[in-house]
Amino acid sequence: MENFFRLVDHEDFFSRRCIWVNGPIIVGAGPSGLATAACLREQGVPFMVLERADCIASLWQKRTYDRLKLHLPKQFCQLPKLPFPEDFPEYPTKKQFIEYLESYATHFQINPQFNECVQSARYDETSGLWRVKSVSSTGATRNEVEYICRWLVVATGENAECVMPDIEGLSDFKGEVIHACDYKSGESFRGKKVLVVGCGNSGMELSLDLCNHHASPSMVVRSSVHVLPREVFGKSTFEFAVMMLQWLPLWLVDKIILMLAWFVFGNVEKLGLKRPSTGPLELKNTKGKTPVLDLGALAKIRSGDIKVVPGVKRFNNGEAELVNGEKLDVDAVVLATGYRSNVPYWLQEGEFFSKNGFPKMPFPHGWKGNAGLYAVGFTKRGLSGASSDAVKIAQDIGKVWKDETKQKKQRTTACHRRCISQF
Ligand SMILES: Cc1cc2nc3c(=O)[nH]c(=O)nc-3n(C[C@H](O)[C@H](O)[C@H](O)COP(=O)(O)OP(=O)(O)OC[C@H]3O[C@@H](n4cnc5c(N)ncnc54)[C@H](O)[C@@H]3O)c2cc1C
Ligand SMILES: NC(=O)C1=CN([C@@H]2O[C@H](COP(=O)(O)OP(=O)(O)OC[C@H]3O[C@@H](n4cnc5c(N)ncnc54)[C@H](OP(=O)(O)O)[C@@H]3O)[C@@H](O)[C@H]2O)C=CC1
Ligand SMILES: O=C(O)C(=O)Cc1c[nH]c2ccccc12
Repeated sequence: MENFFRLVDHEDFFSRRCIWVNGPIIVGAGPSGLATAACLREQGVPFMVLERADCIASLWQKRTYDRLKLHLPKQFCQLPKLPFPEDFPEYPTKKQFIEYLESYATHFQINPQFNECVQSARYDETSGLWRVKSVSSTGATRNEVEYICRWLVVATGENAECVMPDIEGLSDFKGEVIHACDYKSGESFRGKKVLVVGCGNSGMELSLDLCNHHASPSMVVRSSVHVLPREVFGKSTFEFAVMMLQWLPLWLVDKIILMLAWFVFGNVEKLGLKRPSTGPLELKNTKGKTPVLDLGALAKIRSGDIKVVPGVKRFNNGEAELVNGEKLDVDAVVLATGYRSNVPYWLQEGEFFSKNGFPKMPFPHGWKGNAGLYAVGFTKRGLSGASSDAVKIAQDIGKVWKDETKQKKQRTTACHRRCISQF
């Protein structure tokens, strides 16, 4: 009797949790997932989007600070098939960008399954299908679901998890310690001495925001950083670089950009901002390290409002001991230490993705793997790279989908004719 119940329970369990998805599964409803979904919609291919958060673009909605704006001009940040509204400024605010993404999802009728965190995905050779396990959580209930599909689109992003540095004594630090993804505004740090660890775009902008809210930031520069003016002679530096790249090799464009930066800023190494030996665009392309586009932090560094300090050796209660032996009194720590991909935690595959969670092949080749596997938004080229991937993926799947639909229709028509002719 006991065994009988177990058996029934078991069967019931499986029949409830296995779901066949007609068309691709897209993991992640950020800009990359939405762009792919929109392009698939245009191709007439059905899809399902699984998102661990309870909203679209959760990075933008939940894990970014208030003063954030897109830092590339708008034409490099819009997604395929639907441009930004005409009245958007050159650098849309975070609020405007989110509004755009919401209207994008509505326009293309993209309705992700929210609160679905994908735990594992593997290709089943026998059936030639992907098995995607996810935990859906609403309130206190957690359900395991297994989706089965033919195509899997990885759209979980380059910024899926926060990088938390392993610095001695940090866990015992007596003050507040937050990652940049939980920083909203400098309001709550007024009058405090804040150590900002990291000098990428986040570290620079949070330091500036802290200054603007009358806190005293010290920013850790442990190695080197490229700081570029966002604009030169009233034109976006990025746009200028893109234009030059049509005619000139990357190394030369890098040299020109650095000359312009020198012309605008002078020698920033004097301020403690050592430049990497590799040029800014080459470093972005090869290592994914984004140059800082300055929005005012440099002026604050020059005026001494933001202090630049070398690496942290250890924390002792309320004190940070630096690698040069200097000791800093610190009230709070903001870890602007970056992000990483989470693909290695859930995707059971080792041919297309490398151990660091990025496709092995660099842009423009890293969008298509084997057996119906795709990656969108891992190009180290921000939103424009994601858009370019999305278009290619949808065309690739769309072609197979249309061919097969045509064949199916032909078979049905042929069968229909045979049936009729038999009468
Ligand atoms: C602060 C900040 C500012 C930026 N500004 C710019 C900019 O101005 N211009 C630019 O081009 N780029 C910018 N970027 C780069 C950024 O990568 C892109 O803007 C964009 O968000 C990338 O979109 P995505 O969809 O690939 O990744 P994300 O926006 O990170 O979306 C991925 C989604 O996948 C979900 N997810 C992750 N793991 C799972 C899982 N296991 N199961 C289910 N769902 C999952 C996440 O919850 C998330 O919603 C910025 C990044 C940051 C951090
Ligand atoms: N639209 C916008 O305005 C903004 C865009 N962004 C984008 O978001 C992405 C992430 O940027 P960001 O969050 O700045 O991350 P980044 O990866 O660009 O920078 C991380 C920084 O943290 C430093 N770091 C890491 N670990 C340690 C440690 N243990 N001790 C000291 N320093 C450490 C790194 O130094 P090292 O180089 O030595 O490793 C680096 O300076 C980028 O693509 C960026 O362009 C971010 C903010 C604003
Ligand atoms: O802000 C980001 O994370 C981006 O990836 C945007 C971006 C893509 N390519 C660049 C080159 C220089 C500066 C920013 C970017």
